[in-house]
Amino acid sequence: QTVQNTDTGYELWLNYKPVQDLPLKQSYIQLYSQVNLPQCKYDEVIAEELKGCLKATLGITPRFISNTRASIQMSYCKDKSLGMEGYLIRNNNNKIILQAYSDAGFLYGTFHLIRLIQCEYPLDRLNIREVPALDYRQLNHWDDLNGNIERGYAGKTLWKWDELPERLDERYTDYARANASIGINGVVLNNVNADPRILRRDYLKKVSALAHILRKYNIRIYLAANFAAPMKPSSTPDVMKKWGGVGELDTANPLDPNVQEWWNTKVDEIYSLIPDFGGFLVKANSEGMPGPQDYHCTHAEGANVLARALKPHGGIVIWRTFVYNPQIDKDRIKRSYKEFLPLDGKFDENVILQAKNGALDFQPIEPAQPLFGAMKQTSLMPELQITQEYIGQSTYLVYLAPMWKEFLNFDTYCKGAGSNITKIITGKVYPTKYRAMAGVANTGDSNNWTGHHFAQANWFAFGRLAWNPKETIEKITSEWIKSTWNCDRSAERVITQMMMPTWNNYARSHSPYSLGLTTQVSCHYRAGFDIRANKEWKIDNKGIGTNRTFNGTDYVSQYFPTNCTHFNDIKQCPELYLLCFHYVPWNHLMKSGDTFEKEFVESLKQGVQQVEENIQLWRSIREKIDSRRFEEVMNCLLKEQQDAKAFYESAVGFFSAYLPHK
Ligand SMILES: CO[C@H]1[C@H](O)[C@@H](O)[C@H](O)O[C@@H]1C(=O)O
Repeated sequence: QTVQNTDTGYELWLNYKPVQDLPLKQSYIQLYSQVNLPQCKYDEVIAEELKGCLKATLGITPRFISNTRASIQMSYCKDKSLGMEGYLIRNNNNKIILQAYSDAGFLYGTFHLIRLIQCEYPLDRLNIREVPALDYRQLNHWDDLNGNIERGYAGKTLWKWDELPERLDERYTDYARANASIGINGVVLNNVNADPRILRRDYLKKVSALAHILRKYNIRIYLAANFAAPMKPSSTPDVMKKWGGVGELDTANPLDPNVQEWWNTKVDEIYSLIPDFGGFLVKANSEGMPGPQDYHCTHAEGANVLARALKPHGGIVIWRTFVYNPQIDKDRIKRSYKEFLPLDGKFDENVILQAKNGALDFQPIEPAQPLFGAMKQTSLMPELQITQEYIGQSTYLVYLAPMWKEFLNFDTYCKGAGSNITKIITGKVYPTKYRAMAGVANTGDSNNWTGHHFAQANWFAFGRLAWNPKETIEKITSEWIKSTWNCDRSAERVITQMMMPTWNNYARSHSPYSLGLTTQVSCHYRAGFDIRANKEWKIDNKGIGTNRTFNGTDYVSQYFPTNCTHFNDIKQCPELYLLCFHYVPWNHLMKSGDTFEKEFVESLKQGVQQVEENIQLWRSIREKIDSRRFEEVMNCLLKEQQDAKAFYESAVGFFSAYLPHK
């Protein structure tokens, strides 16, 4: 029989449904029926969330009482090491004790209490201690003021600029709830290709209205700032042109006192409207955006002007390292490291640099950006991409958690073996003032938020990994599935089986062995081998790939010795990264004993095989999933199948001209 639709598709993982297991349900009812709330900043939203959850999952309305008889006791404790956001949960003689040192700990602890029910965990031996490993856990929205989302595949922006600040869409609160439930505590509202108008007073008032909602959930707002903002508005309103600002000056030169004054005044104005404003995110001198180099100044000189304006208010500057310039570096992958490493130590203390996980550009697979581990005196935070720009957008089911783990576990060897990215960003290798991570959001106004139901898992996993980069994928995945699909264990196993291999298979079929840039130039979706060949990588009848070794572009030398030696040697280079570092002869012998050609050809097939398997698997649990979501996912899978086939055919058509054995 088909499971009836009872939801709107809007709930995400906060999809509260009746607990099925009756003995467990009884135990939950006993333990969750009376709550002793602390008097804290978040007690209203905590009570609201608990009421909604407990009504739907257990059919009860909890009583909020302020004495020690309550079955859930929330109270402050003196354990300073819990910090601003950590919490403890214990079962003490059949009472649940939630303790925190600071207010936000209760908020996150409450979502944990809720997750225990959603995932049907037993409560008899609770002994939980959670402290986030990173303090700044942020979403970056590439949302334009006209409602479009750059590289967004889930509809238009969630921010209704035309209606703000008067009308507040109910989704703002749900967005905040979802983020709080996975630990996100900062959001950049607008695109890094920043329209300067976001800094105009009328927009700041709209931003302030959003901040009012988000702060109820411990989320701070940040804005992407256009470096040319202090300049006069231009007659050609092109955000990429340095002469279009919202100020009154003729320059944005960071050394000009008027420019510095402009930023100081603007920042004061922002804080008068948004007292807990987080700071600016800046894309400068990158892909046409204005920046300090327009005035022969360095990134540090530019960033520091903004940092000094923010400093008295406790705000920060997040400065992106995503720069490339084929005129200076023919191999664009090298630029970021060359431009930023010499500036290590030159940034003010409230500046964080933000680097994409890889040095090229959010490819399906890339070795880690070599700046990680190399920057020793500047906080460096990873920018991951939740939106699947090069990874099948909102059509393909690709679960990115395994890719992010690969990155987080990447050993830089900066201080010997074991200096992986997780240790670096959590300050375990060098002391770092800011421990932070950002993800480019995949949300939009589509009914299910992310375009594909399964893309919600990437948003969820990003938040959970930003909270704890060491959390196991198994746990994150299982908890997402249970709280999203409300399904039984056997369906959970099937869904896990669907999700887990998707990234690997996508990468193997769409960007085999880290070939990179294989899609068409503007859509980043359909196959573009013919356009990219012998521009982005080399191919001929003898082999394929980019020689980035000592006798090639020498990109390998940006890595610490052990990696450098390994990557430089075709025999030692991890096969996963082979084509990123080497021009590989088709007849090169792989670890398997097969030729590279044979493996490569096999690899290309993995995309179609994956989706065909997923269609079967999804069909097998039709009875376990509500019919609307079942159909919606099935439609995506069928579209994915079509597109994966087209991609494959295009690949085969292209490569057959070069492969020795056709
Ligand atoms: C926001 O612009 C994006 C651009 O759309 C994207 O194609 C490229 O990957 O990266 C840019 C960036 O990260 O700045």
